[in-house]
Amino acid sequence: MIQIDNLTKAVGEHKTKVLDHISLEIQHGEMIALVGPSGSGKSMLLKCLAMKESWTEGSFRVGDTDIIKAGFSGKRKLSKEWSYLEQSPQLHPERTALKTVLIGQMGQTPIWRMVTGMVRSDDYMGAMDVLETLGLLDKAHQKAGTLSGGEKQRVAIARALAHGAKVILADEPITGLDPRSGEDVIKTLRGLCTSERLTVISVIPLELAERYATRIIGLQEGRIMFDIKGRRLTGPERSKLI
Ligand SMILES: Nc1ncnc2c1ncn2[C@@H]1O[C@H](COP(=O)(O)OP(=O)(O)OP(=O)(O)O)[C@@H](O)[C@H]1O
Repeated sequence: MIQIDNLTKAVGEHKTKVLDHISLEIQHGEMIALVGPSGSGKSMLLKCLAMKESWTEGSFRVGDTDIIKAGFSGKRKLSKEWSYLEQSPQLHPERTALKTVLIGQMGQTPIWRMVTGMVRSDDYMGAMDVLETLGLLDKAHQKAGTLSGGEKQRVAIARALAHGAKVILADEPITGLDPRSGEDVIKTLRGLCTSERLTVISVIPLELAERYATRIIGLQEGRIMFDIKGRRLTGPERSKLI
C-alpha cells in the first residue's frame, strides 16, 4: 500500500503552495487518472511522487518504508520499483526494441553489462515475455528509431516492467499519438493493472480516464476536489475541470 499524508509543495520566493495538503491511500493494481485544469498541480504531484521534486511537508509510506525519513535508501527503493514514463520516451534509435528492454534505463543496468553487452539467457527470455505481453513480439528486432510513437511508448513500458517496476507514473503519456495508438497505450496500462497488479498514476484525457481508470482524482489549485471510483463524473465535477 502507498500512503501519502499532507503532501505540500511550496515554490518560489513567496512560498506559493502548488500542492496543498494532499492525502491519498493507494492500493496495488489501481489505475489512477489525474485530471484538472491547467496549472492545478497534476505534473507536480507526479514529480513529487517520483521524488524528482522535494516535498515541503508531508509523509510518504510505501509498504513498510517511510520514503522521506529513509533518505537515500528510500529514494533507492523508489528508483528500483517506480518508473516515471516520459511524454515521448527517448529511446536509442539504433537499438532494437529487445535490446532497449534488456539494457534498461541508465542506473538500473550493471556497468559491466553495458560495457560488454552480455545478457543472461533468463534476462533474454524475460525481455521477450514482456514484449509479448505488450504485443510487441514482432517488433523485437526492429530498431527503436523506426517504431511508431505508440510502439515506442509500449517499449518504454516493457523496459520499465522488465526492470521490476511495480508503479508507473506517467505524465501525459499519449501526447502526440494519434487517438487509436493513444488508446492502445492506455488500454495496455489498464490490462497490466489487472494482470500484473501494476499500479499506474497518470495524467490522461478525461474521456479515456472515464473509460479505463479505476479511480479518477480531480485537482484544483493544488488540492483534491474529488476522488471517485467506479463511476463517471457528475455535471458539477465536470464543470470544475475547465
Ligand atoms: N519549478 C517551479 N517553480 C515555480 N512554480 C512552479 C514550478 N513548477 C510548477 N510550478 C507552478 O505550479 C503550478 C502547478 O504546475 P503543474 O505543472 O503541476 O500543473 P499541471 O496541472 O500539470 O498543468 P498542465 O495541465 O498545464 O500541464 C503551476 O502554477 C506552475 O506554474
